[in-house]
Amino acid sequence: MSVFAIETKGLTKLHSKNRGCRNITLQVQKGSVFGFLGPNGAGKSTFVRTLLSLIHPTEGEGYILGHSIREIAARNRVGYLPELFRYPDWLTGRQLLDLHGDLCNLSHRVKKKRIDKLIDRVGLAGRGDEKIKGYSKGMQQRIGLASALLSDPEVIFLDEPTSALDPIGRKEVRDLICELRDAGKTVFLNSHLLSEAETICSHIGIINHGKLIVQGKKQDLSSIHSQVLITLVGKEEAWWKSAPSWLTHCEKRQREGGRTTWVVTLNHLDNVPDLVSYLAEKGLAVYQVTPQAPMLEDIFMYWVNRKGDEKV
Ligand SMILES: Nc1ncnc2c1ncn2[C@@H]1O[C@H](COP(=O)(O)OP(=O)(O)OP(=O)(O)O)[C@@H](O)[C@H]1O
Repeated sequence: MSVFAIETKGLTKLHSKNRGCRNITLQVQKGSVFGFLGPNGAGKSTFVRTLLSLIHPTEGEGYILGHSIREIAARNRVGYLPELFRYPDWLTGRQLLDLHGDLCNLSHRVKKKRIDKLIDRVGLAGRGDEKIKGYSKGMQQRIGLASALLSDPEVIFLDEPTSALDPIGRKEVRDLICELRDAGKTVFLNSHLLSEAETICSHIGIINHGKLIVQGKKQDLSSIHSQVLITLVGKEEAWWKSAPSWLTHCEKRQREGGRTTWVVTLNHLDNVPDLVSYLAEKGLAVYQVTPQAPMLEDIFMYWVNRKGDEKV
């Protein structure tokens, strides 16, 4: 039996002009929260829709809970919240869930119990009997989330699940994802909101221009490079341009009272003395050098700006 909830081998879906996702080989462990991150248009939704057989692969294979995505069995224990959700707005929230419950073959008793619980859980208590027509965008996304969870799926695909939600709603969805994880479910989260993925994802895959650039445990991706925060005073014009290859990335953070703070990515923390000597040679006064654990945003920028298809 497969240890992976999701596995793909060279999965490719090309739309016109060769846009989409190509040659994606990844594994998602059961019980993990996998953040699939990438800029707009990177191919995240295309990948998920291909996995769910909403569109057909151009090439390659995919498996959900050990079943090929070409078989219906692959979709038996799956929940999905699409990015562009749109529900029949003449139904009430409860009627929509009722309909989905029937499509999932739930018994009347189980359906009623789950619907009551989910309406409450997604923050729609007291609004379930109103027509979707009168729901705000955020409320529609909430009812979509309830619908994705109705069949009590093992694997849940959430495509930008908080795009229409306010900060409170975002926190509620984060908590819900953690609950699902604690209940042993696998969550595949498509997102370009890195703060969302930062706190909840155990594993990360980064996609750009349709290609998977890197995948792995979040902490492994964090330790692949070493970042330091440096504060400098002096003539700074493009000081990094002639830096040796151990300096891989550099970004200005803030300027205050004649001092500028930069985030510098080094090959290794052993390069800190080299960095200080180099800055001194350039006539820059170093006021602070602080090694720091990179935020997900730094990891993301590092991989998206880097060339090659490495894996950790
Ligand atoms: N049905 C389609 N026909 C033609 N091109 C498409 C189609 N769907 C997506 N694309 C193109 O494929 C690329 C990937 O789109 P996709 O929606 O998968 O990206 P995404 O990473 O989910 O983006 P976002 O974060 O903006 O939602 C884009 O260039 C997009 O224009």
